[in-house]
Amino acid sequence: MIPKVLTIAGSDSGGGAGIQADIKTFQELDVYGMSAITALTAQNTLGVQSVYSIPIDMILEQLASIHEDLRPDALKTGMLFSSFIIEAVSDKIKEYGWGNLVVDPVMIAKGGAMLLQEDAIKAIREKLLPLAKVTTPNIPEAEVLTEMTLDTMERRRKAAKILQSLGSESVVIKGGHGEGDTLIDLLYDGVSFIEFKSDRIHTRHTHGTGCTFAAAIASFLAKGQSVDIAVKNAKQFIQKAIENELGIGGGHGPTNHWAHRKASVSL
Ligand SMILES: Nc1ncnc2c1ncn2[C@@H]1O[C@H](COP(=O)(O)OP(=O)(O)OP(=O)(O)O)[C@@H](O)[C@H]1O
Ligand SMILES: Cc1ncc(CO)c(N)n1
Repeated sequence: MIPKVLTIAGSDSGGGAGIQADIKTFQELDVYGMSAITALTAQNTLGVQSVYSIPIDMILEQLASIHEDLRPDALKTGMLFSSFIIEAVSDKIKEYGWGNLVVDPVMIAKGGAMLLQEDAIKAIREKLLPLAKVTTPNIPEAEVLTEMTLDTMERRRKAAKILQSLGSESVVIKGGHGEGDTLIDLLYDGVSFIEFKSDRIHTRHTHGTGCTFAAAIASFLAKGQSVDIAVKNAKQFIQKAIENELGIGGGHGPTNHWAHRKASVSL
């Protein structure tokens, strides 16, 4: 049977990030995509124009509808907006016994708009991370979660250990916001570190890279891959998607979700 994957995230009207990026990724990776929408954003490649949080009862009804009929083989969380939503969603993930959870702790959009209220950091640490199979912060998010400055690989390794000790089985600190021409995504599984390196692509079209990367990891986990292989394949998928940018919009444009079809490697 086809693996089923759920995204619990915000909608991006511009189609490059959030629910839209996740569903496109699921489709491209041959898994069945489902969604529970937590917030609506009026957004394009230039920025986020407004945010509207979905009433909590409606978020819970979406999760209940999925639970009653369609058990996910993996799921990911993206924009959860408030501590109230994080707590309610975490309780349901636990109650429903959903495994293979990828937590993308979305905080700020590329243009600087807040996608998470400041008092919600504690809820991510205490309620969501303990349920995660993989947590995928970018460098600024890992800095907020650990209250550390992460300007060296040594510090990032320390931060990954701290996040793992909060309960996430594995942690990937993504290197998109780092320096230099080689970009390193750092995976820690509680035992050892793996560095996934790639050439940094010099482009402004990186809107939704984090969402796409986490959605790809969830898709590969749903297919039964181990975390290290799922991260390796997700990294390859996002690299192709950035390399083959679409040139859409006047700001931070979206990535190309179907670029992997041109790749010689099969995922
Ligand atoms: N310029 C780039 N060239 C190559 N890979 C990149 C580039 N920028 C990001 N990536 C890759 O994309 C993935 C997401 O990384 P990033 O650190 O940008 O996440 P993010 O900030 O959460 O993204 P977003 O907020 O746009 O969704 C990682 O696997 C990272 O290595
Ligand atoms: C809805 C949404 N989720 C996540 C991000 C982060 O890329 C975004 N810009 N918008």
